[in-house]
Amino acid sequence: MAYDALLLVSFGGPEHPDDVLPFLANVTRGRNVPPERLAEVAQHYQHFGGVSPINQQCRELLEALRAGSDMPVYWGNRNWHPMLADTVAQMRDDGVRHALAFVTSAYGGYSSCRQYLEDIAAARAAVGPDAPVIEKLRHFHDHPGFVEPHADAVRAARATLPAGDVRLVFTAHSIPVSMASTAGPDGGLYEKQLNETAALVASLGAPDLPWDLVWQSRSGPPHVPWLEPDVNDHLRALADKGVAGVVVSPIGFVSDHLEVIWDLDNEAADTARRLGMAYARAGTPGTDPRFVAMVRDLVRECVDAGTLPARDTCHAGCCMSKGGRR
Ligand SMILES: CC1=C(CCC(=O)O)c2cc3nc(cc4[nH]c(cc5[nH]c(cc1n2)c(C)c5CCC(=O)O)c(CCC(=O)O)c4C)C(CCC(=O)O)=C3C
Ligand SMILES: [Fe+2]
Repeated sequence: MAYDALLLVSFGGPEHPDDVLPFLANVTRGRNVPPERLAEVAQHYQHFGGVSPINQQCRELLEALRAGSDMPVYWGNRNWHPMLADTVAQMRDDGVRHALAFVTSAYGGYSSCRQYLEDIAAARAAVGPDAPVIEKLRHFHDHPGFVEPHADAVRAARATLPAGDVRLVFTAHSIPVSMASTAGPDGGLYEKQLNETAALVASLGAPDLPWDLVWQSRSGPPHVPWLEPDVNDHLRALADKGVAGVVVSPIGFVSDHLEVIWDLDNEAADTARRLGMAYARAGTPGTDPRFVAMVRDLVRECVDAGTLPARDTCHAGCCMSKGGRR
């Protein structure tokens, strides 16, 4: 069956102060997130007037994808409107039979891959037997269309720092250690892919700088272990070693959404300021033409073959552990 549509799938975010709590309820339903953490994160959103930038970033990506596409391009989110189930219903009404899905997350793992697959399956189930078939495009962590914009952003951020002992610090969303250990068919895939991306971005963007991969935006109850070190602790350790400046590159993400602008531009920047360290945050791909062209390439590869390349199909049992429940 030929592919007849592209579906952009993202996390979703609130766009009004009244959206914040229901959005957070959707994100954390069935997950083990303490109420104190939720109240804190609600404040992060309210700090920006209850508006996450992520939906607008998706609209811009959607526009860019539509501009060069000969198939219809739809957009649905996991946690906030436009909700996936509504979009999949619209696709069915429009006669779509077999769509490809581009998910705004580059890596393997439960939160970054499997949960999107589950949400697509749930949306299809809600729509019923005539819902289109939807196949998710591959992880793109090592694709030049993702790596090169990150590398250019590292170069640009570094150029704003005074000369001196500078260090490159890559960040990604922390996840429970138990989730990390079951990522991919053999475990550890999330960290493995992030290390690959970090090495690629560093080699293109700042080959002379030492780099580290650390974690941000930890959630969950304090007694459950998550990937460490946290970026703020890492900055303190670097300052102790006499490092004068840092370039922080959030390779875990595709756009400057709320966890980037709050946890990095606000919290980590503040930590660096208090440590007397120069700080520059590198941008994310967003709607960089190379990133948009990458999505087109991934789609074309499947359209030409009439199928998803076999190596790109997720193993039925991989990334199943949701972690964080002990
Ligand atoms: C791996 C990963 C990515 C990267 C892959 C991807 O991009 O999908 C990601 C992205 C994002 N996470 C986001 C927001 C949130 N994540 C939360 C909670 C959690 N994230 C987790 C993991 C990840 N999250 C986990 C293991 C939890 C604990 C609960 C659970 O086990 O599921 C919570 C609840 C409050 C809190 O506890 O922080 C919020 C509000 C937004 C939107 C930002 C905006 O609005 O602009 C984005 C893009
Ligand atoms: Fe998250």
